[in-house]
Amino acid sequence: MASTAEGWANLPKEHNLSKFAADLKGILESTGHNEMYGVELKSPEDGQPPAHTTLLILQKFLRANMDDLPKAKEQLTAALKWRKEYKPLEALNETFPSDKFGGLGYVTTIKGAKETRNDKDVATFNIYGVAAKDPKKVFGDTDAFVRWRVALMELTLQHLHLNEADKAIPDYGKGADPYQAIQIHDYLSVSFFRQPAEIKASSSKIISMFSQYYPETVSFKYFVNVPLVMQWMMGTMKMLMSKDSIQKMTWMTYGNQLHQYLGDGIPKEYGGTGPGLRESAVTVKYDGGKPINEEAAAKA
Ligand code: HEM
Repeated sequence: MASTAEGWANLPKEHNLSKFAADLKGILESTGHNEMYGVELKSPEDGQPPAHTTLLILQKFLRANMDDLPKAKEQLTAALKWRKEYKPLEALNETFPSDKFGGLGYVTTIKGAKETRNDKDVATFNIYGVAAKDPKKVFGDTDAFVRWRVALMELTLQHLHLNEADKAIPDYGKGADPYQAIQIHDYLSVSFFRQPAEIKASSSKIISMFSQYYPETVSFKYFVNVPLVMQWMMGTMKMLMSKDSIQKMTWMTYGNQLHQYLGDGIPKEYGGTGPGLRESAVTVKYDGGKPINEEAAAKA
């Protein structure tokens, strides 16, 4: 299915995306919430074509459910209810403690990613290796970690400019859906043989929440600095993930292998020639305290 404004201009009425848009009114009324990733969902006026920005969001829910309309509607309803209650956008204005989450995540833009075939991509780096020394501190309070992770995700989505999708097809863009981000997990300095309980709890919570509430928002996922002795974890993680998601995952033993996938503009520690994340990327708001592992954060 084309995801361009042009491609959607003549969307047939019997297409599932048109039907989804036509049913949106009821969904918005029943949930009492009409915002998704900062985009105002609008049900089409009589006879008018649905807004491109709305279709873009609906398409994500349809795709995640393999074009099964009733399931897509159910998922959208649940996601809207969650947003109404959890208020994820507000997390962007909250201040997070540096000594717990400082240096743990960044959002940036990269050029030349091989797999997306886009000119530009938004990329989120999760430097989870930073937390390996003291996983209890970072992951011990699952709710606090989830709030921080949601803030980073909302920041990522803001950088995709979903709201402006109707104005022009941006230069992010030849792939099937340019409105997705790349995700990188950096596990530098991780060396344990068993997965601590708090990491397990937080990671499975995020995996399940994000597949429910943020469908089709991430394109490719890269796991770097995964020591050989830790690669067994991929097996346990795969059990929590969809087949489609697994197909878009790549993992590697060394950080400097990443430039083979994401181009030379990425930081040196990933094999590129670009500036470090601390200088070039953005992140959520912190209280200015000492980061959890200053040494590791400084390398980023
Ligand atoms: C210190 C060790 C680790 C920590 C703290 C950690 C943390 C996390 C967290 C919090 C998530 C939730 C998803 C997210 O935040 O985006 C996650 C997901 C995941 N992790 Fe790890 N992890 C660790 C080690 C590993 C290792 C060694 C592997 C194996 C390569 C691995 C593979 C994965 C996979 C495949 C996912 C699912 C990603 C997704 O669906 O988005 N993790 N991890």
